[in-house]
Amino acid sequence: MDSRLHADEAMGPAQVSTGHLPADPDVDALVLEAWERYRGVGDGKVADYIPALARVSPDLFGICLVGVNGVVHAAGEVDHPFSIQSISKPFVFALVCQALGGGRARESIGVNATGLPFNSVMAIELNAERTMNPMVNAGAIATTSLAPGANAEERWRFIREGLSRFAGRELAMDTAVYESEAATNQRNRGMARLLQAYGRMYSDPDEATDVYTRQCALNVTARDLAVMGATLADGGVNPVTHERVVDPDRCRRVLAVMATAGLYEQSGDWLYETGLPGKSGVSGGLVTISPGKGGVGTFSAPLDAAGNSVRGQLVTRFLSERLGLNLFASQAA
Ligand SMILES: NC(=O)CC[C@H](N)C(=O)O
Repeated sequence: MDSRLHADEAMGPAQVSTGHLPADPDVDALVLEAWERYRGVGDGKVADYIPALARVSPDLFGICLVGVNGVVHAAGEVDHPFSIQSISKPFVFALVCQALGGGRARESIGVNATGLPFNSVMAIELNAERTMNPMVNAGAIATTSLAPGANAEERWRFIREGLSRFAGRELAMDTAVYESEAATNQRNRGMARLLQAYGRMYSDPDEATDVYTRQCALNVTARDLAVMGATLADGGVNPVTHERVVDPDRCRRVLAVMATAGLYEQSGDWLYETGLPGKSGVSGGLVTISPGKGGVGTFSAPLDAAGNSVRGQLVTRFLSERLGLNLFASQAA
């Protein structure tokens, strides 16, 4: 983790907010201040284990905040497309919970943190329940295997259309990223087979891994992530299209698993710093949800050792602090 995340850096007055976000011009100015403050940070490394990801510029940096009122605040490259990667996980989990019921999803996948890296095989071997959480690869591939549909194409359509409803626009797959990951995802395929051996895979493991690889290659922007996050913040209604995507109860459950494991083995540090559920992806995206208030989407490709965007974490912590978003802050303070 970047040491700055632990530093006692002066960020201006921390606030405790009791209602909605402050007035719009203030938030616009704050988002711009956040972008300027962290654009020069050069720490972190662009992911290269999926070869196509290594080609992304480390300089691209976008921040977008969307309130549950649908108002957009943006700074930097918020319309630059990148593959969603692991940020698909909470949204697919939400869709699967909606389709199957949260109880069945919890029994079939689990909701405890593994405390181990996102692609850990040991997390499967060490735990009697095998999959523990939909925010890491094993649980996420199992989640994808539960998507309704008679075959892989139907399951893929369910996921692509569902994620598109969260974003409020039709999302398309980046074929180069898909092909690059499909050619190098032996580890994920191995984990899916291992889960099958333990009875924790719910459709053909190779097909489920392929649909999961496609879902990870869907292109989004920081703006899309903010809208998707705001939909979870808004109890499942997309605040831009006003379409209900999932029920409020699903949102609560999804936000709980994001809080336990959204930033993998560093989820405790993240929650300690921001007090908010978030989800990162190896392409450099990060989505954070302030329930009842809005969603923050950031994009900056350089990652820390756990695979979380360095600038994304810094800037989101700053916004959480300055907007008084921490869920654990006493409203009476
Ligand atoms: N952390 C991530 O974003 C990982 C997603 C990537 N598609 C993988 O399965 O390895």
